[in-house]
Amino acid sequence: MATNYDFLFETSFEQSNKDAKRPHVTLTYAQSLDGKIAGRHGQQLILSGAQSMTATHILRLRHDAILVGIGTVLNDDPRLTVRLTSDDLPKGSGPIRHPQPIILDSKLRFPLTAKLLLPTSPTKPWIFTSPIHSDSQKKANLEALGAKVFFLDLDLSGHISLEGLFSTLWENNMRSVMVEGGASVISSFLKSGLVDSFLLTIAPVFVGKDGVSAVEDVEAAPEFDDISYHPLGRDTMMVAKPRYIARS
Ligand SMILES: NC(=O)C1=CN([C@@H]2O[C@H](COP(=O)(O)OP(=O)(O)OC[C@H]3O[C@@H](n4cnc5c(N)ncnc54)[C@H](O)[C@@H]3O)[C@@H](O)[C@H]2O)C=CC1
Ligand SMILES: Nc1nc(O)c(N)c(N[C@@H]2O[C@H](COP(=O)(O)O)[C@@H](O)[C@H]2O)n1
Repeated sequence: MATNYDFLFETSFEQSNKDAKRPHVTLTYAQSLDGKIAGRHGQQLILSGAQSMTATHILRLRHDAILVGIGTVLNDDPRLTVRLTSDDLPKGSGPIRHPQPIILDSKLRFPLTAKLLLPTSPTKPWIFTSPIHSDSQKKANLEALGAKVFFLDLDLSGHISLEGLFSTLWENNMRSVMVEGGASVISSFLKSGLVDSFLLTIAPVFVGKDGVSAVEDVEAAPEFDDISYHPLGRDTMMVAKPRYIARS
């Protein structure tokens, strides 16, 4: 039976609150049955099977921007492009457009040798860093390779402020952002109250206690509404809308 990806084209990834002046935020990642997103010492794992990987690429296609933390860049050296065939898309779909890669990099550690900076990379990254740790030579070297470096304030935990990030993305015409990870970024977004859509790939494997947990601290995590589950080969994708409970 052919895999049905219609739910990914039928889901809206637009900001419903037009006064919000921030992009629609989709949080999506792949985890094992024991809640791990990577192996020992962060070893990159291919948890998604072929069908759920296609689903991830459809999600990339449907968003203006794709965001990961610098930990993921250093560990995985990702491309963050859309890799689909015309068979994966509804008839009459236009040409493939790649999302704008966004990297949260508080200390400007982004490697000059990253795949995202290769001449073959279709969309060069926007790197968000802090003026406190700015190194003007590193910034110049990154920009010479096509990256754009933005300076933003840090929040109380020493991370890039997500509110500041969203204003800058909005001002630069980014109306939807897909957050892929890794662990620290997933936790920050879950805690932030700023996630509009949550799409989780669950792969039928156990990684074990040495793996990297998707979420360490669930204290500030949301509950969920509008939940649906979609079989994708051997995997399942959960789709839901986070609901944040007011805490005193
Ligand atoms: N299975 C999956 O779907 C995915 C798995 N991964 C895995 O995740 C691991 C990487 O995760 P982490 O080491 O936690 O790195 P990460 O990718 O979450 O980056 C964390 C770093 O981002 C920077 N940062 C700046 N602002 C931040 C903010 N507001 N919130 C959080 N971080 C901010 C900080 O320097 C922080 O150290 C790798 O092992 C990778 O393979 C990554 C993406 C998806
Ligand atoms: N959907 C999904 N399933 C997995 O099993 C994964 N390991 C990931 N990882 C994410 O994809 C990035 C690699 O992207 P490219 O193939 O290089 O474009 C990786 O860095 C994680 O963000 N995702």
